[in-house]
Amino acid sequence: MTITSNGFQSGFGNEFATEAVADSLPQGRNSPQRVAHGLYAEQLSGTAFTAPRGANRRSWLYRVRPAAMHGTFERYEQPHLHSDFGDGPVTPDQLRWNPLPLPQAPTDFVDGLYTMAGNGSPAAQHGVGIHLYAANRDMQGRYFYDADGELLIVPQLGRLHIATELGVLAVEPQQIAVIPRGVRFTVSLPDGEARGYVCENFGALLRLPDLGPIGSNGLANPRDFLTPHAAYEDREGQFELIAKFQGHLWRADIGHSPLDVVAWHGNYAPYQYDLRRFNTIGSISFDHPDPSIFLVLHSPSDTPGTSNLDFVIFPPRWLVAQDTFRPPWFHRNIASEFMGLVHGAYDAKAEGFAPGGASLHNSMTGHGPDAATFEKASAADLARPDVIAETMAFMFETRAVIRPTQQALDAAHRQRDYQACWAGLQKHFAPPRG
Ligand SMILES: O=C(O)Cc1cc(O)ccc1O
Ligand SMILES: [Fe+2]
Repeated sequence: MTITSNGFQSGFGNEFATEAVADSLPQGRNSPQRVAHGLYAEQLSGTAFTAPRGANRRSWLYRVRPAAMHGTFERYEQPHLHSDFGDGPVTPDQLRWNPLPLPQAPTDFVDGLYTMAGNGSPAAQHGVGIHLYAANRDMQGRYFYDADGELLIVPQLGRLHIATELGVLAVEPQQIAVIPRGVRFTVSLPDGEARGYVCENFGALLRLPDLGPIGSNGLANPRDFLTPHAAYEDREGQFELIAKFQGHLWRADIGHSPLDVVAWHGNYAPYQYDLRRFNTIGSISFDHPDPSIFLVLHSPSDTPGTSNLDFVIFPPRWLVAQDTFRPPWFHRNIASEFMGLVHGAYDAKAEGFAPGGASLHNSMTGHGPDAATFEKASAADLARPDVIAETMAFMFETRAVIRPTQQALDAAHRQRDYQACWAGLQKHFAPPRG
């Protein structure tokens, strides 16, 4: 049984107000002596109480039972999901992986999470955990929350139905979902199987970037972010509550569904966004721009202009730049780059980077177009525009080095010959004689 959607409210970080039963929301106060219909009032804070108003996020939930009601937590062993990124040596090699194989045994979203890499820590409240998921079963009688970070979910295969305390999200590949830290949810798979990427953000909450000289519109427009209306289930039974807390999973018995929020108001809530709505901006003169022009959401760090996490996409677009090598250039960056491919092909890699695959280029590691892409783009007819169609790649870019996990390094699906994609680059240097 799943809760069905009550539709969406539009806008990014708005003060929303929604009730699934009429007259449930208190008027003029948050915590009346007795809440309507016998509900409990509960505040959920996503930022410090005293965070500046522009960054302050919290919601008030009116629910059948408070979140405090559950059994004692005990450790839950899910060996592939963790936040242990080590502090030993980390290879500066370019790394790439084939898609995470779909499971053979019945596996739900929580059990299907597989940690690829990360940096920082939940304890330090900065950095990210980067995971893939591959699942073939609905979460059954089981609810999950992540106290360590907000979850940016990027489906690559199959739809996700995500019933949360604050309402229902429904996403398909080329859409994303963001579940705030602490919000309880359960995932079912309308297509029977699903695979995708998850960035677990331990740092400041994701927000829309400033647009600077771009102006007041463009990139991801606020009205395209959708937050659900309240939807609840009043359900009793023997259920399980799974928590990710300080890098480990815990489980507790719970005798009712925690998705029992009948009404809520506030600005701390899950949302979804269709990446095909992104207003892509690029060069109409010369040169390939820095990828920051493709920024969808970012989590700032303590240093202005330097992100804890940038979520960047490479959507369909026209390439018209003149006297220009049009694909991404060869480069080394101070930032570290974990990439995934949701759909189609990526313009810097002619082959080998498959939908569902991943690559990691860490700080100052040289990378860029593979040999086949370089040859093709160097000979392209620039009198014609090129169209990059049917594609959706993305990047989780962080200021700190992204440390691959041992399981990712040892994985059978890692491409141990990835560096060969640059081996065919010819020496063309021919200085003038004389
Ligand atoms: O490495 C990559 O493919 C990502 C990337 C794309 C781009 O257009 C410019 C810089 C960059 O790091
Ligand atoms: Fe790059």
